[in-house]
Amino acid sequence: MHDIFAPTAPSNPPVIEPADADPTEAGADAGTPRPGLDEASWAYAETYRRERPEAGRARQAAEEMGNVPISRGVATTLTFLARAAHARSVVEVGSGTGVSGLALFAGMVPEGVLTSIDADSEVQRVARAVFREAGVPTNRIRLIAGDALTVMPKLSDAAYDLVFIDADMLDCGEYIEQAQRLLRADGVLVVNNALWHNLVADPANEDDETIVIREALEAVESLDDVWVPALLPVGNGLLVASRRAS
Ligand SMILES: C[S@@+](CC[C@H](N)C(=O)[O-])C[C@H]1O[C@@H](n2cnc3c(N)ncnc32)[C@H](O)[C@@H]1O
Repeated sequence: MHDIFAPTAPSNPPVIEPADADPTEAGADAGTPRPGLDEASWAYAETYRRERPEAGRARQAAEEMGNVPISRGVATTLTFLARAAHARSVVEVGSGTGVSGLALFAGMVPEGVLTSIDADSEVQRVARAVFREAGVPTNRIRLIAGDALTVMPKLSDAAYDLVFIDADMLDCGEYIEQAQRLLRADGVLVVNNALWHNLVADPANEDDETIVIREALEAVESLDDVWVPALLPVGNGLLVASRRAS
């Protein structure tokens, strides 16, 4: 059956003026707001929701250990997505000190279980303490210390409602392939750092991470029968995608 929602190449793609274009220039509609947000709006959105004190302590520990946690805007978005997906089973790649884990627990159903993988058992020890301090029961926490590409293939097919990826971006293509297998129909993929310090959108940049992320974004966008994706300018860029039924 023809899928009327499947994206088709627009014959006349909309022309969007760059954010720094002068709206008073000839051709621009007088009185039409500029597309795009400025720094102040972006910062306002990032800090829109207050964080719990445990998250602040997890951030402090991350800083002391040289670990980079998700931004506040990403935390808010993760909680929202876990809530909207009624997430009961979640896989996280990159536990860190638990900032993202707290955000996921805040949105998951009360009995939901987080399986969180990190190659660094020291940061996971901090994450475990952070979750305990936040009152998360131990039977909701499954922390696995190890390399993600060794651990993920051992997890069950189509058993998870949400997969969050926040680890080595050079492997993000492989993580996304694993997520495709792990997610149930209508499950949600979330990839942090998807705009990688503004470098993904810079056509002149050809760093290894940038190229790998661009290829991963293109692969997800092109798999119409698998993903319904969106690229959100939150934090350092957040790729979100809903998994279609196979
Ligand atoms: C950006 S930090 C995660 C921060 C965490 N999500 C948070 O918000 O608190 C990335 C983490 O990925 C872990 N990592 C990097 N490469 C990995 C791999 N191949 N397998 C598992 N973990 C990995 C690092 O040890 C690090 O703790």
